[in-house]
Amino acid sequence: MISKIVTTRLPTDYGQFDLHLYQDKSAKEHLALSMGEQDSAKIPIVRIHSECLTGDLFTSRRCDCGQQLHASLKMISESGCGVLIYLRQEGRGIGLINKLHAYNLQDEGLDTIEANLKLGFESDQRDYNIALQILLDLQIKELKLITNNPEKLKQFSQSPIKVVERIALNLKSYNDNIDYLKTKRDRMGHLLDL
Ligand SMILES: Nc1nc2c(ncn2[C@@H]2O[C@H](COP(=O)(O)OP(=O)(O)OP(=O)(O)O)[C@@H](O)[C@H]2O)c(=O)[nH]1
Ligand SMILES: [Zn+2]
Repeated sequence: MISKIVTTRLPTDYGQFDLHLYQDKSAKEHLALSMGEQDSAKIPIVRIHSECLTGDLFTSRRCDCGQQLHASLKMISESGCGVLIYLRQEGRGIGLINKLHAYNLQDEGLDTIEANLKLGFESDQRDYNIALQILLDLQIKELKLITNNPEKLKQFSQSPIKVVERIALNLKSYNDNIDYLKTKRDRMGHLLDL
């Protein structure tokens, strides 16, 4: 279960959002930035973004998270109707400390999945149920989802919320993240054109 704690106005470089803060049952804080009337005829664009401190804040080139975050906010703002859900599931749910240990293992030659397994975790420990609950709380029943991740689409197929369209995110790759992106495509089934 999640609880909505507070909603406030948030002007940003991408326009004005309503910022909603939710807490899950372990008091972890998750956020939703929404724009536009959710009861209008327009189908909202939704991004479910998982926290990546290194990518979202420090422009890390080990991954594509920061680029995805900004591209998604831009798309939502251009459409005028949508939500970015920011799930505090750093490092695919293993937390920041473990993600940084995983980076060191990757520098020794392991890929992102092997590094997670070596540390005793699953390849992806995220729970998208929280995002589904937030969308229901925001009265969203139909949406266009920004993702390349088939697992996210699968979660919706078992929920009352309908994904009417997938919006692909194909961003610039770098020498530093090309192997990471190839692992996502080849081992995690991500729908990526590289
Ligand atoms: N454990 C681990 N987590 C990582 C690594 N690189 C990025 N992450 C985390 O992965 C999450 C982002 O997931 P991705 O698999 O990149 O993308 P996605 O959200 O599943 O899929 P898209 O919707 O297509 O972006 C964030 O929580 C990052 O912190 C890594 O090497 N190891
Ligand atoms: Zn990242």
